[in-house]
Amino acid sequence: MLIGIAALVLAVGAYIYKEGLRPHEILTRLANPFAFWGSKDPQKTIIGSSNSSGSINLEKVGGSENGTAGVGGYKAGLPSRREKVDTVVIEDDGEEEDPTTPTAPVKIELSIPDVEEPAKEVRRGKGKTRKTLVEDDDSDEDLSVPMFPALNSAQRAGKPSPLPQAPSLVVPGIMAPPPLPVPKLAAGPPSLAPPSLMAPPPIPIRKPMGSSAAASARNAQYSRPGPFASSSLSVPPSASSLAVPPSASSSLGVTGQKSSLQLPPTHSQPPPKPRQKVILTPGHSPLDWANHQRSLPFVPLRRITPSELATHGPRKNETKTYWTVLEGKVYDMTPYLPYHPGGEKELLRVAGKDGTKLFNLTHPWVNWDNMLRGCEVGILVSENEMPKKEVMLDGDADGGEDLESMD
Ligand code: HEM
Repeated sequence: MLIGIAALVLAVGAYIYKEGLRPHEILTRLANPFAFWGSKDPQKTIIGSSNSSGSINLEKVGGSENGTAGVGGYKAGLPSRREKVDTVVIEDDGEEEDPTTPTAPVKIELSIPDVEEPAKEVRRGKGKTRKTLVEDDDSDEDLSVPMFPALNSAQRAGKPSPLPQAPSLVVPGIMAPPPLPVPKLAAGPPSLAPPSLMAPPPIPIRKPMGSSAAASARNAQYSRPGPFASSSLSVPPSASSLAVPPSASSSLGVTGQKSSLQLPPTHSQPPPKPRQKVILTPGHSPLDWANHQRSLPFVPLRRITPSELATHGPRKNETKTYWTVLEGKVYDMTPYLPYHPGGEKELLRVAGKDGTKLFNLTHPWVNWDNMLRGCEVGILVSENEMPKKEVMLDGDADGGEDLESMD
C-alpha cells in the first residue's frame, strides 16, 4: 500500500516536474481533468504552433477535427495562455465542405500576450521547451499553450536567449571566424598618426604654371610669391613693408605736423626764422629779373682771391658793387638787389664772402645758377694760387687775371 502511494506520488511529482506546473495550476488541473489530460473541446484544436521562440501559434477554431481546412477560423498569437487569447470565431454554417474545394477564406487574428502573465511564468518555467507543433488532436500530449518566458520577462533578461539577439553565424562544431583586423593608427593617414611615431610627409610644392625649368627659376627669383609661385605658404607682405618711409613721409608733408615748405629733417641745425618776403617795387618781379638778366653786359671771368672778394662787402666798399660766392663761383649780385623777394638787407648779409651755406639754409630749392647766370664775374681761388709776377707784368689794376688768358 505504501509502496503504491509512494509510486503514485513519485509519478505525480515527475509529471509536475516535467510540466513545470505551479501549485495553482496543479489544483486547476486536478479540478478539471480535461484540462489536465488535454483539451477535449472538439471546437478547439491546435493545428499548428511555432517553436519555443515565441512566434505565432495557429489554433483552429471549428471545422473538422482531422485538421483539414473547413469553414472556420484561426487564431494566431504569441505563446501565451489560452485564456488570454482573444479568439475570433467564424461560425460554422453547418454545411460540410467538399475536401476538394479550395481552401475557404479564414481570418487570422494576432493576439498579444498579457503583460502580467509572463511574470508568473518566470517562476514556473525552467527554460524547458516543449514541442508545440501538433498535427491533430489525437495526440496524448497537453495541447495547452506553453508558457514560454515572455519577451520582456526577467528570465529572458537574465539568460541569453536566441530570440532578441541577432542571428549568429557561428555554427556549433565549426570554428568561429577570426576577428576582423583592427587598423592601427600608425597605418592610417599621416594626419592621424601621433607625432611621436612618425613625422608627416612634406607638403608637396605646387609647380608654377610655366612649363620650363628656366621659367620656374625666373619666376622664383624675380616675382613675388603668388598663387602660382613656388611656395604658396609664404607670408604675405606685412603692413610695415608697405608703409611710407619716415623720411619720405616727412618730406612729402604727410605727417600733418610740418609744412611742406619747411626744411627736411636731414638738417641738424634748428630751422631759421620764418620767411619774410618783402614787397618788391614795381617792375622788380621774378619775370622782370629774367628779362633784365638778358640785357646785362658780358663780363670776362677771372680768378678772384678772398681778399679781393672782401673789398665788395657791405662795409668799406669803395666800388659800390656787391659780390658773393656760391659753390666757388663769384657773382656780382648788385643788379639783383631790387629783385630779391627777401629784401636787399638779407641779400647783403652774404656780400664780400661765401654765401653758399646761408643760401641753402634759407631756400635750397632756388636755382641760383640760372637766376645769376648773367651776374657771374669769376671763380674763387686762394691767395697762393694767384701768380704775382704775371699780375705785375700785365699791370692789371685790380690785380686779378683773366681766366681765358690763363687757359
Ligand atoms: C645770392 C643769391 C640769392 C638769390 C638769387 C635769392 C633768390 C631768392 C628767391 C628767388 C626768393 C623767392 C623764393 C620763393 O618765393 O620761394 C628768395 C626769397 C628769400 N630770400 Fe633769397 N636769394 C639769395 C640770397 C639770399 C640770402 C643770402 C638770404 C639771407 C640770408 C636770402 C633771404 C631770403 C628770404 C628771407 C626770402 C624770403 C622767403 C620767403 O619768405 O618767401 N636770400 N630769395
